[in-house]
This record gives sequence, structure tokens and C-alpha cells, in this order.
Amino acid sequence: MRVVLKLGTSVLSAGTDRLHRPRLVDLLRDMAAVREAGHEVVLVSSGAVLAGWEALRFPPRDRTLAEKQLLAAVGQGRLMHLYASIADLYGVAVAQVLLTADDFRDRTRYLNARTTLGGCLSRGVLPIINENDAVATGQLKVGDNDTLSAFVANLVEADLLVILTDAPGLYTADPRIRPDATLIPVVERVTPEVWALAGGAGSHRGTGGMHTKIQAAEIATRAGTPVVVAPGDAEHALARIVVGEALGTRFLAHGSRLEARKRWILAEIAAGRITLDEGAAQAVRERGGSLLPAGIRAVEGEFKRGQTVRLLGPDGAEIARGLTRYHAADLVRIAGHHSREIEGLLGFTYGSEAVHRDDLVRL
Ligand SMILES: Nc1ncnc2c1ncn2[C@@H]1O[C@H](COP(=O)(O)OP(=O)(O)O)[C@@H](O)[C@H]1O
Ligand SMILES: N[C@@H](CCC(=O)OP(=O)(O)O)C(=O)O
Repeated sequence: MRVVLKLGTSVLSAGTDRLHRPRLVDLLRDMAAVREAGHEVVLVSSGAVLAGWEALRFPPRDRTLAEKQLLAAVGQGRLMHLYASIADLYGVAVAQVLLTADDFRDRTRYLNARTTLGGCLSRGVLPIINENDAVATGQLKVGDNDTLSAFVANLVEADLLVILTDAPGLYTADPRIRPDATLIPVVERVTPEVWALAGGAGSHRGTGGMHTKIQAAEIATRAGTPVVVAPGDAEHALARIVVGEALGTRFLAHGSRLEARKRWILAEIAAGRITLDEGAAQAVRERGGSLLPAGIRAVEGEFKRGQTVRLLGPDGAEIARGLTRYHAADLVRIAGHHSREIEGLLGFTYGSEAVHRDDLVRL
């Protein structure tokens, strides 16, 4: 199995205010054991900001972006140093791979990252991924490592995504606020009811809480990768989950694994939205057809040809995602028109389809 493991700050700190070395030793020992059993592991690790905060001797908490970037820049190297020295005890070499949103938006960068990660795995190196916090802000950022881990699971076509955190799994409500909440062992589909369960980050150091874990589960399971959200303090959590033990919450994958190109379309961050009329929505949803300009009601966002857009039905629900063949401004001009009018309206044509069915993933 190829497994992506995501470790949140909450797990790496084990409830303290610094990186918890014994916890890191346990986690790496577990990863080494899983690798020895023949599996491949890709690690997505948070902890840079915390490591930076520790290195600068706990300066007063300042939540500005500039401060977080500074702490991440200080901490990332220290985090990697810790990982490298502990992994060394188990004879494992590590590689640092810092990614950000553009690495998923741009097909060339995406393929480059995939080649590097594939190379690491074939050489037996443990890749350790984090967001490139020091340089990425706003639109350029994925924003949280749960979502990043789902994008990475798509990128490497993982068989399983394991997200370890400081909660025992997904509860019927935030267990810190509602002590009567109970664990949900299996989620078949991420429905609006599941979304409603999620509260914010549990500690002042975590990003996103259960919300971003559900988002990650949605992204990965749609592309065919099951996701387990489990407690990072359970002994040998990773090894137990990999052999199929029911620990935490398991989100089941939807149907079969998607081919790599379609995974990329899903992994990409959508740059805009196109609302379809009923006929076009039906053609896309039921017949797997292409989207023609004639069926477009509205275009939102500033996107370029080749970027990912969300396709919404007339009721506003997302029905598919795909790569647009036209820039947003051009789509606005040809929306509602027959394809044979495209050249007359724009002075050029990239073909009859706004989004070709080969570039579409139905949700
Ligand atoms: N329905 C829920 N079930 C479980 N945990 C929840 C839920 N809603 C919110 N949480 C909170 O999410 C926290 C985990 O997220 P976060 O603090 O961002 O950790 P990490 O650093 O691992 O990403 C838990 O400590 C918990 O308090
Ligand atoms: N990239 C940041 C972590 C961002 C993040 O999502 O944190 P967490 O919710 O603890 O997984 C860091 O290394 O500190």
C-alpha cells in the first residue's frame, strides 16, 4: 500500500508547547515498521511554526501572517533536522518537499512534484512535505495541511490517507465543548450533515480543526482514496490502521480509483464557477457530455484557459469540475450562443466545447 500520513501540530506537540521528541521517536519507529512491512509512506508534517516559536524562545503570540511566516522560516529547518536525525536511527533517509497551491494548479509543476515524490519512493527515501509557508500567502497557499495532505494523496495516487490528530476521530460534536459526543466509526459519504458536525481548531496552535479534515476526506475519497482520521497518541496508530484495524473514523472511498489526470483536475484549486442551464446540467450529469457555450448561464471568477472551474447546476449545487478551454472573459461573451458563433464573436476559436468531456470529472 502507498500511504500518505498527515501529522498535525497537535500530534507533534503531544499537548505541550513544543515539539515533543519522544512522540516523534514513536511516530518514526511506527513509520519505519510500516515501511519494513512493504508499504510506502509519504509524510505531510506540520510543526514548522511551532518549531520556530520554540527556537525563538516563545515570543508573545502574534497572529499576523508576517510573524507566522517568520516562525515557519525559522522552524522548518529545525523540524527537518529533528526528523532527519531520528529517522537516521531507523536507517531511513528523508527528503524535504515544500509545496504550495501553484504546484497543484500548474500541470508542469504538478508533474515535477510527482516525479520527485515518485523518485523518493523508488529509492526508499521518506519524503516529508509541508506547505512553503515562508513564501506563500493568500491565494498562493493551500492554507492548511489537512487539505494539502489530500492533494498529496491525489498526487501520489495513494491507497490510503491517514490523518493523525489530537481527537480520537470525528465525533457527533466537538468533544471539547460537548462531553456527551460520541465517535463516528465510519462515514460513507461526506454529506451536509457530516459537515455540520465540525467545529474549529481544538488548540490555539492547530489550523482548521475537524472542518479541514472533513474537507480533506471529501477531496481524497472522491478521487478513490479512503481516509482515516485517528488519534495520534494511540500506540502504533499508523501500523494498526494500515493492517485494517478500526481506529478513529474511516471515510470510505467513492467507487473506483480515478485515473491520474482526473485526480489532477480534482486536486487543483478551482479558479472560477460556471452555472449551467437545466439542459446542459442534464447532459453533463446524466450523459457524461461536454459543456457547450449554449448551456452556460453565468460565469464567475477570473480564470484562464486550462484552469479548473466548478460547474454548477441551475440550483447552484456543484455537479462537476473540469478544465475550461476558454478564458473567463471569452466565456462571458460566448455564453448562451451556439458553438458555430464562437469565431464570429471572438475572432478565433479553441473548439466547440467550453469544457470538453475528457476534461470533466462528475461529482
Ligand atoms: N466533530 C468533531 N469531532 C472531533 N473533533 C472536533 C470536532 N469538531 C472540532 N473538533 C476539534 O478539532 C481538533 C483537531 O484539529 P486541530 O486542532 O486543527 O488539530 P491538528 O493540529 O491535528 O490539525 C480537535 O482537538 C477537536 O477539539
Ligand atoms: N504549515 C504549518 C502548519 C499548518 C497546519 O495546517 O497545521 P495543523 O492544523 O497543525 O496541521 C506549519 O508547519 O506550522
